[in-house]
Amino acid sequence: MNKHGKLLEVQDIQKNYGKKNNITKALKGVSFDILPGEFLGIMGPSGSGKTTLLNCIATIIKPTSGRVLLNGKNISAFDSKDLADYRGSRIGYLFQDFALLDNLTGQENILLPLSIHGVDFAKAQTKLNELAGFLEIKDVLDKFPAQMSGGQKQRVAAARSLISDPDIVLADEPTGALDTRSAKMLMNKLEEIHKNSKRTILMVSHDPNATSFCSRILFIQDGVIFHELRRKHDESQEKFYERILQLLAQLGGGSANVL
Ligand SMILES: Nc1ncnc2c1ncn2[C@@H]1O[C@H](COP(=O)(O)OP(=O)(O)OP(=O)(O)O)[C@@H](O)[C@H]1O
Repeated sequence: MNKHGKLLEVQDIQKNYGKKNNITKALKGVSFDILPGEFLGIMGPSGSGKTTLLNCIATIIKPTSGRVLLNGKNISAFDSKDLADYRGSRIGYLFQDFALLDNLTGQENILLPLSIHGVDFAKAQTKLNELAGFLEIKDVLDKFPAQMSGGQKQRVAAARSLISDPDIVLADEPTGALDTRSAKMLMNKLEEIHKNSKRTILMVSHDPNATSFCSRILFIQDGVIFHELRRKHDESQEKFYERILQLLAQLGGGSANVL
């Protein structure tokens, strides 16, 4: 954490895709901070820039301009060693389509980030057992992804994103490919991880059901953040969900117009 107490600082990020005559301005100057232990949601309609933003933070793509700081350090200025550490241990990534390797078992998929970056395996095994118990995936650790349900796959992917004890988990529409029941279970687990382990999570989603589990939500449209909603202390997920729907109705005469 830096001296201002911020874990992540996104400063005036712009991202253009394409060239001269065919430029898409996906992000038009996005700025926000994340405090340690926050569960921040970013909501916006399809094409609003959510994945682009997450990918800039994950260093999957480079912003056209602007900076991202983690613990006060500019991630764009990292050398290759710092960058490998950042990608391998400081951030965990949870994708909509799970991104599990088909020919590896659940356990092998979860431990993969560690085998790439080198770790103490006794410690890793303890952590694996803890996560598998908590995420209710013990019985699929020896199965391959094709033998798992969607919900199980995503909870295996969640374990993989947490195994290296990252400073922040980045989640891109993690419930997008799940049925309602599995989506709710995953979100309950993420909320518990946030509350009990004080884990910082940044999740993008267009789904109010998913973002109602967050502690704060930023709303993005056409590459610009235009609104913020904070969950009140002790406000239930159900109440927060109602407030999100009310806001969406005020903003656009119904969620269909905004999201
Ligand atoms: N590689 C690319 N090349 C050109 N344009 C792109 C590229 N990736 C995204 N875009 C464009 O940038 C804009 C933002 O896309 P982005 O994927 O970030 O939106 P999103 O909010 O995540 O959408 P969705 O919810 O549909 O995933 C869109 O207009 C999209 O068409």
